[in-house]
Amino acid sequence: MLALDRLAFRYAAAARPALDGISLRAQRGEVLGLLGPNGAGKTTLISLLAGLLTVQHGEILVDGEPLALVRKRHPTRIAIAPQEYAFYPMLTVRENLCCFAGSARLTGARLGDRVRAGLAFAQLERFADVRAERLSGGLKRRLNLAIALLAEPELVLFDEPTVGVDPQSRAFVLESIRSLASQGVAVIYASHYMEEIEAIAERVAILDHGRVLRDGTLDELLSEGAAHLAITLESGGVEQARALLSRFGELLDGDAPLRLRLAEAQRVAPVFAALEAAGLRVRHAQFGRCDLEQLFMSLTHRSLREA
Ligand SMILES: Nc1ncnc2c1ncn2[C@@H]1O[C@H](COP(=O)(O)OP(=O)(O)OP(=O)(O)O)[C@@H](O)[C@H]1O
Repeated sequence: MLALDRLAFRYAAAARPALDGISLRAQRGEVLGLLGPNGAGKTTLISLLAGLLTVQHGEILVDGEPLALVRKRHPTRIAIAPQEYAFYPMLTVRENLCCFAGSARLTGARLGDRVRAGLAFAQLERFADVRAERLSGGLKRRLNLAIALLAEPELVLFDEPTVGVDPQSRAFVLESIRSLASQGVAVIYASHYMEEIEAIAERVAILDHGRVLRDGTLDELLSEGAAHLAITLESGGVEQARALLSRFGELLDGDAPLRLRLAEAQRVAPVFAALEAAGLRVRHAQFGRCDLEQLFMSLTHRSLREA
């Protein structure tokens, strides 16, 4: 449905581009997760898709047509649930929904239907007559979500929608977004929480410094790092162990534990045999499929949280 080709963007007076040649695809019925640390370019990308920034280089196509044209013809086909709260604090939940439904050109019975559907979808019925400023962080997020969905968009953009949300509302927001995709909507979900991306995205693009480091299905990305071994030694011998381990794959940064990405088809048993033969005793070892955090670390040598 959505195709981004060689998208680049530089803010005025910025030393380097915020986006630097992004090419990606998003499909209906699928959640595309944009995973990257702060400053990776997620908000810039979402803002370009939402029409809040103007494309400088490259192109964005929706079903083969330029995004600007699609937005002009059908302004409500693409919706955004932004990072910040996007409603009027002094208005009640229902008044906010009616107001935004009106600005999405909904009228009459359809407006009423969509406001009711929004309240139900976000489970906000009980709070319909509460002023938005009095809602908890989680309920405010749900209102953001309900507003974004009023005009039944085909593509919904989420930018860190769970920041400042309690765990229960977080689970609710994630579940709601997944259910949107299963109804056939295309979803783009930007976050620096790899747990969320792993929980809801079918496809993932890992972003850093305005570039896509990897993209693919979640399974493809996770299996990429399948052979990941972390070893803590009993005592000493770290330099000797580093030299030995590097024969079996790529050693990542850090000594405790020593982390090794095994070379393709390299089995793990010979690694332990070699350590034992060298008299190096292992206190703790962890081996298995890596998560997105480990994949990010192996690509950038930084942690998603610290980056
Ligand atoms: N208005 C702006 N003017 C200049 N530079 C900006 C502006 N907004 C963002 N940037 C820079 O562009 C780069 C990408 O920022 P962006 O906000 O898109 O990243 P992000 O992945 O969404 O991170 P965050 O979650 O912190 O918003 C960063 O280097 C940031 O400092």
